[in-house]
Amino acid sequence: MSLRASISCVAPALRSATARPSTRILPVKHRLLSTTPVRRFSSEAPPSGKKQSGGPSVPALLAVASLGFASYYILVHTRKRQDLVKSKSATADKVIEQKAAAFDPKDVTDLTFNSASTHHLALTGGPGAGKGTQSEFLRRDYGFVHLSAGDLLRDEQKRPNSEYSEMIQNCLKNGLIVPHRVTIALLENAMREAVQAGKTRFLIDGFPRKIDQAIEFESVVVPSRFVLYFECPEEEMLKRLLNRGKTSGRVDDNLESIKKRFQTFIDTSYPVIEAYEKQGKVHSISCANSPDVVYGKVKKIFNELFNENV
Ligand SMILES: Nc1ncnc2c1ncn2[C@@H]1O[C@H](COP(=O)(O)OP(=O)(O)OP(=O)(O)O)[C@@H](O)[C@H]1O
Ligand SMILES: O=c1ccn([C@@H]2O[C@H](COP(=O)(O)O)[C@@H](O)[C@H]2O)c(=O)[nH]1
Repeated sequence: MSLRASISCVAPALRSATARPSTRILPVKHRLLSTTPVRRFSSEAPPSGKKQSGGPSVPALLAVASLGFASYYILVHTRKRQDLVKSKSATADKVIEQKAAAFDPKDVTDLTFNSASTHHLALTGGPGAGKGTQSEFLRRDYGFVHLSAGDLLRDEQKRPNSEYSEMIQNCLKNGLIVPHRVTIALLENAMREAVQAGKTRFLIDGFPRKIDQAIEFESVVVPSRFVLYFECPEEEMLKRLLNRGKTSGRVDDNLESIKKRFQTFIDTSYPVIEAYEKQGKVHSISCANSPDVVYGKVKKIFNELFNENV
């Protein structure tokens, strides 16, 4: 399936997730008000013996009553809808929480890729920890296909006519996580192409970053073999990112975006590492050394894992 085809499969869900709340009731209300004839009512008693002309007529009273009823109905209905939306999202959060607690996709049968022949390793760590740098070494020495979720999103953002361009740009700038279906569709497409070319070892850099991504990817695409977590002090990552920002041209390599990315890492991405830790899949490596020293530690783990001696 092409990128567009694959992405458009997820479009309805995305569109409904990003749709603004309906404002349909507002114009109707205004129409009711503007089409009601203007009448002036007086509290004085009508002159006796004369035909009553200025007092409220039955249709006018009916119009006022129905206006009152309509306003009341709209108020109650809107409140009910708001409550429903709130309770629906609370339920969705609960479901994600429950799934996260039982996050062990052993009984998955319908994967896109065969988990026995496809090895997927996840590379995680804070922004600027050195994931991309180490991935490049691993690609060179172990024949991994290196897929960076951030790079795929940046490519999609720049793709002419991408309907997700603006949304991705906004997420990148603000360090927010792009809705998982978009990122997973991009990863899945890239993996499919590589599998067709006979590749089976995947290094997925900077993903998963949110628990919903992890659940979806593991249960639909392929489970991860293990997760390499690059630990790095925040001040070191900040220094590296600001330095990279001098030449990278990335919209998020600036102080304001970096702060937001750090916060997202703490609030949203670190819990994913904790979830994998419970499964015994995480290998942590300290990154506060030169790239070569860090790679020495990475190689030790990979040589053991793949029984190789690179
Ligand atoms: N061990 C290291 N010591 C010093 N600088 C490093 C080290 N590893 C990477 N760098 C430099 O730090 C910057 C960030 O590295 P890299 O792009 O590999 O990080 P990343 O974790 O992939 O970042 P991001 O998540 O933002 O894409 C780069 O300029 C890179 O050259
Ligand atoms: O799964 C993902 C991965 C990344 N993003 C967004 O991309 C930027 C940059 O990612 P890098 O890995 O640092 O290149 C990240 O801050 C997110 O905004 C994402 O949404 N989902």
